[in-house]
Amino acid sequence: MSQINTIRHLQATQLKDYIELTKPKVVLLILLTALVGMVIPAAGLPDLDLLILALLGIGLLSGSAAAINHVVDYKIDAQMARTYHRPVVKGRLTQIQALSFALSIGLLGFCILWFTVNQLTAWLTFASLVGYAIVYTLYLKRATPQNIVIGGLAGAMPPLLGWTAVTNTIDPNALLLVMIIFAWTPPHFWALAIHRKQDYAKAEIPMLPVTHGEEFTKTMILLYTCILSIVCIMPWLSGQFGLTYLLVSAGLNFRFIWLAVQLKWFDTKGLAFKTFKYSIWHLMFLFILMVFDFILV
Ligand code: HEM
Ligand SMILES: CC(C)=CCC/C(C)=C/CC/C(C)=C/COP(=O)(O)OP(=O)(O)O
Repeated sequence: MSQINTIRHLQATQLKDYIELTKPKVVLLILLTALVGMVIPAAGLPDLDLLILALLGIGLLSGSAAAINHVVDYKIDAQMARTYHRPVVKGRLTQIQALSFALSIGLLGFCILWFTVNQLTAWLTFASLVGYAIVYTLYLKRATPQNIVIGGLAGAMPPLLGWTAVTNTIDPNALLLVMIIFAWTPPHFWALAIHRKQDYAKAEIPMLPVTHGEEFTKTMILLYTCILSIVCIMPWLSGQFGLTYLLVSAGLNFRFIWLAVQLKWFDTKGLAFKTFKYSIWHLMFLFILMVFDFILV
């Protein structure tokens, strides 16, 4: 009996480790932005089968990209306090296990999109996987402090992926939503990078606070929060969303800018981490707001 319990316990921990490989909270937010990208062109809930299959495909390929990142980065992860306990670093999963898992769910996700959604969405999602798991993780992350600005494009794609899943075309309105996440990524990440500067310095990863110092990074955070605010106005100018969106998104952006101003000129202990946490709520509320505004208009 106790042996059965031990086996069950081992299986449960392995399952937990496989789930951890997929960076589930990040993927959930990615799926929310993809869902919004589906709801807008469908002018409501799209066909439920299509919705489930598209989200499943995009989720599996995103999880696969995250798992590849765990394998490629395990030596870097081992050196950082935030990541040293990850399953591949600790050997709870071997590199082969993690890579096989990544390839299996990636292939499954691609097939789901290819056969049940459309080929455009399958290719674009695959390109996002390559952008994050290969271009960013394998190359940019180690090469330049602009790593997350360029690499951020992959993580910004999901609203477009949702949109193409419904329409099978690349629409300029969808590209505006991509631009929002693209402008959001630098302040999202650099706030965390300031908080974890020692980690990145120790692992010799050229993140902006390490290469150019905290002050310059704070200036860049402020600059990008301002750019983000301007980009957020564009879907209102194009007529995609109404006044509710404009006013509430301005409030969300104002708070982001205010945190960036405080970080730059009135920094206090823990403020960088607070700004990072806020970035996540900001993006979540912003995309939920888009749906509310759409229902209201
Ligand atoms: C190149 C682009 C990006 C970089 C470099 C980046 C970096 C990071 C890092 C280092 C973390 C910390 C994870 C941890 O606490 O262990 C994080 C957390 C998070 N990121 Fe990003 N991120 C990017 C894009 C995105 C995108 C596109 C989304 C969603 C649309 C996103 C959503 C999140 C969420 C929800 C968390 C919190 C995860 C948790 O608490 O477990 N990120 N990000
Ligand atoms: C198909 C598709 C849309 C793919 C892209 C999806 C994806 C998983 C984006 C994640 C962005 C992210 C968490 C980057 C951090 O990587 P990091 O290596 O800098 O962070 P770490 O140190 O926490 O591993």
